[in-house]
Amino acid sequence: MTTNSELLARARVHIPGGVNSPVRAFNGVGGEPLFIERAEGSRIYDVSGRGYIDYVGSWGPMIAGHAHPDILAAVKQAAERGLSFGAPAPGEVTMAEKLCELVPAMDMVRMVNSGTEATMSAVRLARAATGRDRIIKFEGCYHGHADSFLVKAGSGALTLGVPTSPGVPAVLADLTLTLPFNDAEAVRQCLEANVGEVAAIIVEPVAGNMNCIPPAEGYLQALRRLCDEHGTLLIFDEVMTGFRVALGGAQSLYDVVPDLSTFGKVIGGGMPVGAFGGKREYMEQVAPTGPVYQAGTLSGNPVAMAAGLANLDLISRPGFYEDLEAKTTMLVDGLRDAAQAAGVPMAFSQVGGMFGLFFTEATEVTCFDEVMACDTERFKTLFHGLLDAGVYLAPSAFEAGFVSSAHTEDDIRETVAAAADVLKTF
Ligand SMILES: Cc1ncc(COP(=O)(O)O)c(C=O)c1O
Ligand SMILES: N[C@H](C=O)CCC(=O)O
Repeated sequence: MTTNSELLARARVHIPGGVNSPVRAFNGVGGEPLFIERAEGSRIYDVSGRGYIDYVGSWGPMIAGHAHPDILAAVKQAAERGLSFGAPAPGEVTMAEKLCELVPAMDMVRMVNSGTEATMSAVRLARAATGRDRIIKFEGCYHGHADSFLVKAGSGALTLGVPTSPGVPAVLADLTLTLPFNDAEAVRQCLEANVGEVAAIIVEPVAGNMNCIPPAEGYLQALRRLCDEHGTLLIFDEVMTGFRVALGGAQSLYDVVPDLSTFGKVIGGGMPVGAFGGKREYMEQVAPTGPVYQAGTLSGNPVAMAAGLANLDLISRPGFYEDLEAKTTMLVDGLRDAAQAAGVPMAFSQVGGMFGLFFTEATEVTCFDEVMACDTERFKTLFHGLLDAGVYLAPSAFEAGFVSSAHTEDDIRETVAAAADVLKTF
């Protein structure tokens, strides 16, 4: 049998860092990344066959658990009809209809292959529609790895300590104005200092790439108001929050209508998928109806559409989100009690099936500076203690956690008991 260490050594020869996405490398926590051989329900299994209760869920898509039989059946059926046609196919139409039904802010949608493609394309469209070049994003928010977004970015960029990446041309980075999350006054001042120049504000409505930070009360509404006042488009990047925090995404939960929305993760059911959409007046500017170029060899892939549609069916069932939220609450409450019992100061956050845990004396964490003030050494100890006990958290203090409908109450009790054991040693 090939061991984890052998695989890692081989991987490092031909893959930078041995991984195909940096945050997987365990740089944020130390130690060797686990090579996963299979996954089922709430668990992933490493190459030695050891199982772990998984709170990463492939970074969000596996909201109904791993290897769900309905999704597998849909994928198998679609694959048997052909893997890719490079021509329109019925599944894309059903997907577009379903997304526009679930997200009333979207009249039209374009399928792409990743969240990065979705956000990059949405910004291009916003720039074209407004005739302006600047965008506003928020510190610690991550919108994928397109050049305009790798300025004070979250997720793996933050874990690696390179929130602003080399290779991004300064002239482009200068067009990205970065402000603190949850501070509407900073946005007002910035828009007033750049009148007629800001094409779009792009925001993760719940920040999930610097741990998990919900929007302050009224914050998203204030962004909407400010965008209207300044002729700036509001883009909700719902690649993570879309269908994770509610059916209809964060925009339905907080009742704010963005001009453009981006999706990924859950709408692909584990296959590589993204989407951007919005009002007809904007989306009709996308090629071929309009001049804003956007394309993709595999976009709308029939197997990916089948997986995504099967996932959307599962999450549309009555009671799905109530159950998901109840499980997430059970987990967060259990962890909070364990921290209190151990006398370890911690703060927690939760929105729908997303959660965050912070080692801090503060009662809540609301922005990037406060995240950076948290104790990452303590996170590392908790991470490795849990891993030893068979629980897999994201290998970074800057990522949100995800619960799936496949997690059982026993899984959660086991997780909380394991966390309590680790926290007692602090
Ligand atoms: C909010 C958000 N936007 C965009 C992306 C980019 O998506 P992808 O990794 O599929 O390119 C991610 C995740 O990586 C994300 O969490
Ligand atoms: N935080 C990222 C997505 O939401 C993590 C995925 C990755 O970069 O590999």
